[in-house]
Amino acid sequence: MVEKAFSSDSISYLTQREAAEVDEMLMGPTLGFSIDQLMELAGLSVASAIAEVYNSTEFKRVLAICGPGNNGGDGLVAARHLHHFGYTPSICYPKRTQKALVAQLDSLSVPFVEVEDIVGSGLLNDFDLVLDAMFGFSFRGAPRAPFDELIKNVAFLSKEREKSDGKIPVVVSVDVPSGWDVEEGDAGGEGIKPDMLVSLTAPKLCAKKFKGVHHFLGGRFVPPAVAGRFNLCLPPYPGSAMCVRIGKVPQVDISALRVNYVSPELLEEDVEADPMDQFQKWFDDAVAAGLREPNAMALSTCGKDGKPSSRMVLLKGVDKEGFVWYTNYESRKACEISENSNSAIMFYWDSLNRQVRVEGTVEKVSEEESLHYFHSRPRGSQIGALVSNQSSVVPGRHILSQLYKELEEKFSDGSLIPKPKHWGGYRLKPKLYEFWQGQPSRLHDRLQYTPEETEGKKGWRVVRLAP
Ligand SMILES: NC(=O)C1=CN([C@@H]2O[C@H](COP(=O)(O)OP(=O)(O)OC[C@H]3O[C@@H](n4cnc5c(N)ncnc54)[C@H](OP(=O)(O)O)[C@@H]3O)[C@@H](O)[C@H]2O)[C@@H](O)CC1
Ligand SMILES: Cc1cc2nc3c(=O)[nH]c(=O)nc-3n(C[C@H](O)[C@H](O)[C@H](O)COP(=O)(O)O)c2cc1C
Ligand SMILES: Cc1ncc(COP(=O)(O)O)c(C=O)c1O
Ligand SMILES: [K+]
Repeated sequence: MVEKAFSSDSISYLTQREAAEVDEMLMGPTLGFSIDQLMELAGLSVASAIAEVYNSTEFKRVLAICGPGNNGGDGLVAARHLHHFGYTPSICYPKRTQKALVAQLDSLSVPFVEVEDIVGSGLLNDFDLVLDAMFGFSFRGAPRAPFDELIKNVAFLSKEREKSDGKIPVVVSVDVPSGWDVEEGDAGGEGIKPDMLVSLTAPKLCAKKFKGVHHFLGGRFVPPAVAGRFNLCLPPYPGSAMCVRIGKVPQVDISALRVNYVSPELLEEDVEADPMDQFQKWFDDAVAAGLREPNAMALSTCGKDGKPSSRMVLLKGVDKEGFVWYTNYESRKACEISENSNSAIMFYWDSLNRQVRVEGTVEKVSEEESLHYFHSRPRGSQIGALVSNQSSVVPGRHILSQLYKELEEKFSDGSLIPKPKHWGGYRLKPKLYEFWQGQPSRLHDRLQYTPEETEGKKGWRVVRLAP
């Protein structure tokens, strides 16, 4: 079920005093949280929120500037998790109170940099993301050295961003933008203007003045006793997430959405002679990369009217003969295939910057093959296939639900659900393959395979296509 959007107007905000009281209650005798526990979860939330918005390819070089208190501790923990997530963090930690966290980062060879190294252009040129973990809810008055300079330098980044289109590191603040009054916000208007704020436990009053694009909540450890006592109204965390977005989803300029692909080169001498072996290799990579549905592919068909149509289907088998998927033999795609067997399938493996195109002719698989696969499916999906006259018009969802219920009842004894005659598999026999690997500046690698016969021996010719 899709959860109702949480209205950002109903979120509660904490005063500085309440924030400290929440802290005391969490760590008091009844709940007994240790600061290490809370800090670990807070830091993990921050790292998760960053990973949700800023990917580790484009925003690899992270600088965590950590203050002397627990906000700084959150920054150190977040940096450690970011390291494990594939980022390359560096740390600026002028007052090193958290010895264990420092040792853990040392053990991962995460470098510590001096204040002098990052004031000035260092901050601008050497990093993609600056994590502001200098001060949290216990900050008061004017920042003392060396944090005064550090805050000025981070604030400078926001000013630069307003002026230029160039690559300026993004700024992510932990709990409270450092130097801001915890309740009033950026009083003088000259402070840090973070692009992202990760409020912990519950947002502090100053978060109302946050103007950046990404506001997240982290610290998924607030028990009902704390929420009740402080009247906390907070959005639910989805699934097993460590963070949740608060406030509006940012409006994006679609025309400006682009990723600069960075990948290992795909060279003629590195690919398999048989494109099916190459496909298998890339498919294994897609599985290893943890993609959710590496077998999802776009299938394009074109009937005799010459008007192509596309839809996603799931690859359910692949061998020397071709690519197999299952569907309804009376669907639109089936009609088009019956009129014209020339079809194309396409895989896009987002996080690998890879696309595979395959073109060929389509045939039905044997009835035995379809039967065998049909009965391997969950019983619910088998009933689903009986219910759905795929691609026909249905007066309303209730019709499907009603029929499903009836059939569920009918087969509740566990008896065999007969495969409908009109349900089965197709196999695309490839005549052309193209393997595409995204590269910087749109100079991608494209290797195309077409069949060729040399001295009576069947093989494949590989050519490189211009990107
Ligand atoms: N549920 C929770 O509550 C959780 C809270 N968590 C995190 O803890 C954060 C709060 O941590 P915190 O209380 O240690 O305070 P924090 O803001 O890091 O700074 C204190 C240090 O700053 C110093 N300092 C102060 N003013 C200064 C100034 N003007 N100029 C210079 N220095 C100044 C001050 O020095 P002092 O004044 O004491 O000499 C002290 O050393 C909170 O925001 C969240 O991130 C999570 O980890 C877990 C769950
Ligand atoms: C990820 C994904 C996988 C799908 N897999 C299949 C599939 O394997 N078989 C199928 O019949 N429909 C599948 N569908 C539904 C089809 O995209 C499509 O809606 C349906 O087959 C009807 O298409 P048609 O009217 O062009 O025949 C899938 C949809 C998605 C989004
Ligand atoms: C209508 C339909 N049929 C068949 C499939 C194939 O998947 P499976 O056989 O795993 O149920 C899908 C997958 O989304 C589908 O939506
Ligand atoms: K901060």
